[in-house]
Amino acid sequence: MKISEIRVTPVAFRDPPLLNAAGVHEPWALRTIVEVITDEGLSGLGETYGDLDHLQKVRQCAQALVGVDVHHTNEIYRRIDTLVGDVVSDLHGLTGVATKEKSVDRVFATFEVACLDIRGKAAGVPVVDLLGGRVRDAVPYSAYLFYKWAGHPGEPDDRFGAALDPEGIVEQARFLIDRYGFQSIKLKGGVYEPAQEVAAIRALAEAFPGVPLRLDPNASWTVETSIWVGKELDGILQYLEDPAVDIPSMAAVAANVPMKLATNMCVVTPAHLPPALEQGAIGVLLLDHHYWGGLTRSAQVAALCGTFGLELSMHSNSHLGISLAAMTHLAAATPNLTHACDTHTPWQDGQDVVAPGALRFADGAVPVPDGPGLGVELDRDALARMHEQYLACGITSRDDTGYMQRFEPAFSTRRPRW
Ligand SMILES: O=C([O-])C(=O)C[C@H](O)[C@@H](O)C(=O)[O-]
Ligand SMILES: [Mg+2]
Repeated sequence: MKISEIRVTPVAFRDPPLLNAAGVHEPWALRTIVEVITDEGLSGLGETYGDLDHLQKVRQCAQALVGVDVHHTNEIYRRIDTLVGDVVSDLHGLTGVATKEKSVDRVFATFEVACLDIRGKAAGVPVVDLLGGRVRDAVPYSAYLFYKWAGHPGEPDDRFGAALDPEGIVEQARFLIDRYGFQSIKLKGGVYEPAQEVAAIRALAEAFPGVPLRLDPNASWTVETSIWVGKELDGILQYLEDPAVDIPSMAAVAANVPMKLATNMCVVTPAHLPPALEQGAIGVLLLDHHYWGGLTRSAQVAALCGTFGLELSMHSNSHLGISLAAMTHLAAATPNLTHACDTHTPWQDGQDVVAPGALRFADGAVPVPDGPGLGVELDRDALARMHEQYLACGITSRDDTGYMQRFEPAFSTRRPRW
C-alpha cells in the first residue's frame, strides 16, 4: 500500500474570544487537514496545526512521502527528520519549548494518523484495534472552561456569553455540563490575579460537589505563588497543571503542595522525561499525539509513564473532528490514561470538516467510533468552505498576544507574571 498522493488543505473556523496567559483567541482558529491516498485507492485523514511555518513543513514533507508504504512509518519518520531542519515554535508558547525533535514529531504525527486510518480501513478494523484494542468503550473528556469576553470586539455577543469572574465561570460550567454531560472540569487560568482564580475554583467546588477540578495557569506563577495556590486548594484540586515555568521550578512546587502537578509545558518531548522524573517535577503527563509523534509513539510514552508511576491525561488545542477521533482512539487503547481528557470541541460549536454522526458526546464521553480506521469521513463541502475561510480570514499563524495587544497595548506575556 504505497502512498500515491497527499493533499494538504489549511482551514479556518470561528473561535470565541477565550482568554489565556498568552492573550486571547483570535476570531479564527487554523488547522491543516491532510489526506493520504494510496495506490490501491484507500485514503486516510490527519489533522494538525495551521500555523504557516508548520504548514510549509507539512507541505514539503508530503511531497517527499510519495512512494512510501503506509506500514513503513520508520521510513516516513526518517524522511521527515531529514527535511525538518530547524525548530518550529508556537507564537503563543502554550505548549512549552520548541526542540528539533518536537518539530519533527509534530509534522510526523499527522501522517502517522492518516496511515493508521488507511491501515484500519484496509484491515476492516478501527484504529483502536491497531493500538492494542479498547480498554474502554467511551473516552471521558472534561469541561474546558475559559475566562472569556462576551464576544469579539466590534461583533455581537456569542452564544457562550462573558465569563470574567467566578460567577461567570460557574455559569459557563453549567452551560457546558448541561449540554455535554461532562464529569470533570478544567479551568484555564493565568488570566487574573491568582486569588480570583482560587475563588473561581472554590465556587466550582461548591456548585459541583465531588466533580474533579483542575486549574492550568500556563506557567504564570512564581514558585512561591504556586505553593500558595496549591495550599489554598488542598483537597479541592484533582491536579494543578503547569503552575511554574520549568522542570526545576515545578519540582520546587511539587515538593511543597499536597496535590500532583501536571504538565503539557515542561515535559513535551522524550528528552524531558528523565530530568522531570529525577527531580520529581510532575505526577501527571498530558499526552498530545499532535506533538508526541502520533498515536503509536504516544502509546509508547504512556507505557513508559506507567513504568515510572506517572499518571496520564490529555492536552488539547482548538481542533476539529479528525483530531477528536484520533484522540479518542488513542485514549480508548491506553489503560493508564485514567483522567478525563481535555478537548476544545464545545468551543467549535458544531463547525467541522467531518460528516456528522460518527462523533458524539454521551455523559461527557465520546464513544469510540465503530467504523474502520478513524471512523470519520471528510465532508468535502465543509472542507472547501473552511478553506475559503482560511484564504479570506487574513490570519496565517495563531497570535493570541498580538490580538490582545490591539485592545490592551500594555499586555505582556512575562512569565512568571504573578
Ligand atoms: O496548556 C494547555 O492546556 C493549553 O495550552 C491548551 C490551549 O492552548 C489553550 O490554552 C488555549 O487554546 O488557549
Ligand atoms: Mg496545560
